Amino acid sequence: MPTPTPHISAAPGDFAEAILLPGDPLRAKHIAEHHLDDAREVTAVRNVLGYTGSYRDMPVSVMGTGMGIPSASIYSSELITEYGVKRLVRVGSCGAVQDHVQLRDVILAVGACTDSQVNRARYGGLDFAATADFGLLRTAAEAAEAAGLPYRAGNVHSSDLFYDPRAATGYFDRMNAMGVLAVEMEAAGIYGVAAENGARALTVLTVSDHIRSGEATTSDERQTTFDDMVRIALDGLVLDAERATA
Ligand SMILES: O=P(O)(O)O[C@H]1O[C@H](CO)[C@@H](O)[C@H]1O
Ligand SMILES: O=c1cc[nH]c(=O)[nH]1
Repeated sequence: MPTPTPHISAAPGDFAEAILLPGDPLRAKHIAEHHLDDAREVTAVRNVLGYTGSYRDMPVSVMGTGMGIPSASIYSSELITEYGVKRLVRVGSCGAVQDHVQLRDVILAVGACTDSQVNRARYGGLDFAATADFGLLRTAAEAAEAAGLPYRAGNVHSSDLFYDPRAATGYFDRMNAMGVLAVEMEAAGIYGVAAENGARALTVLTVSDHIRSGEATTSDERQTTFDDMVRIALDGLVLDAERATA
């Protein structure tokens, strides 16, 4: 497929090999403006904004994925196969499904369960274990510890439905019983796309609301806590790059 693609208007070379992927394109803009140096817009097809700049001298991009596995899969596939992106870190929001997980907690998604069929489609109808790249996971954890930012690490669930009628029949109770920390809508798809194309991926999440208690953060609170998640993601990518060249 030539570049630009049907969904990305950037020229070849416009993206760095490392990228942050929030669902919300305006979060991509916020990250570009507040966390990156010399960020420039490289794509805006459908208002799904993408930027490239640098962080601590490491070239890095940031782009929205939209909501849900189908949308995130289109962008992550094209970024890897057509723009040479090799390291993808989703930075998203999620709903907690464990009582001990609290609003504003940061979660490193070691693995991502899902009700989506996309990874079975890739894996001959069998159950593919959608997992984070261990190197990215480890350096994100180390970056959080170095910055004194607490985090949790474990399974999340990537759901096809946000408004889910299965809530009434134990959908979230089952996640709770199986130790799943939180629910979101993209990680399992991005992990599958990365595996399929030989790239490396991680998902870092901030708890924006609590499925069991009904609590939710305010938009101001989300902004502050999301900045902690972004710092963990960016510092982890820098540490990972340093390891690769050591
Ligand atoms: O905050 P983002 O990254 O969009 O992530 C979460 O928020 C959206 C639902 O409100 C879904 O995309 C879900 O995964
Ligand atoms: O997908 C999501 C994201 C945040 N909160 C939820 O309940 N679900």
